[in-house]
Amino acid sequence: MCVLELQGIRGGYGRINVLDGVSLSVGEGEFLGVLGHNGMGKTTLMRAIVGEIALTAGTLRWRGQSIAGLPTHRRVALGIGYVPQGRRIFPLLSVRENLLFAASVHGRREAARVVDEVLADFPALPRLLERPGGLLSGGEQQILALARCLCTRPTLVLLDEPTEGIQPSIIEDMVVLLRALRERHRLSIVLVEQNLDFLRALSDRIVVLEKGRTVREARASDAAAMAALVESAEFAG
Ligand SMILES: Nc1ncnc2c1ncn2[C@@H]1O[C@H](COP(=O)(O)OP(=O)(O)OP(=O)(O)O)[C@@H](O)[C@H]1O
Repeated sequence: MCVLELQGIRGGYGRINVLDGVSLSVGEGEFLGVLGHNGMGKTTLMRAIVGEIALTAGTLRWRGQSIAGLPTHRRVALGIGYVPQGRRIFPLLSVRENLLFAASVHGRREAARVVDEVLADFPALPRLLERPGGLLSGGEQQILALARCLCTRPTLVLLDEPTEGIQPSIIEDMVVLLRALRERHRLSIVLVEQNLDFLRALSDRIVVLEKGRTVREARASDAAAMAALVESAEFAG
């Protein structure tokens, strides 16, 4: 069963069209990787799914129902979580306050309990709870952004280039963390990235986005198709 299904979506910024008929689906519990170089529309695709930009054509369905007309907060309430590129941490709020802000979607009483539950999955965070978000390292901010997203209790997580600006050893930790979170919470995940090794380490399936269209696709279980996709991606890069 598909949790998310996009068909022929188009959209962009004013007269600038970026998404040029993107179609893709995400299965229950699936980890979908979206590979694309700079400017191919990866962030725009994420923003269209969460409702930060409006579609000009196509359909967007969540568990079979159209969500194209819903505002972002309603999509979050349905279970769509978003970790944006650049992380968007509130720099002057403490780590705890960043988490409480997201968890407040469950009401003020519940928020503290949800934050405690989420922290159990992130051993790096408890010692940082009172530190302003802006003083964390890039890697710590990325972990915080992921934890903050989980505070809304999503069943689908959209991750936009989490490895950007992060050192290799932390990227390896991120692979381990994402695998564990996926397993523990039975998450569906869409990861958009330029880092092919990171995508391959995590994804059940990879689609390639070029100029606002999905142009190729391969399953991790199909070694020949994946090798062809990698070769074409490396050639293009
Ligand atoms: N707010 C905006 N207004 C106008 N054009 C924009 C805006 N944001 C992005 N664009 C343009 O849309 C196109 C796709 O951008 P997008 O950020 O979706 O690409 P991307 O694949 O995420 O790239 P990157 O890997 O560099 O983040 C680019 O040409 C970009 O310049």
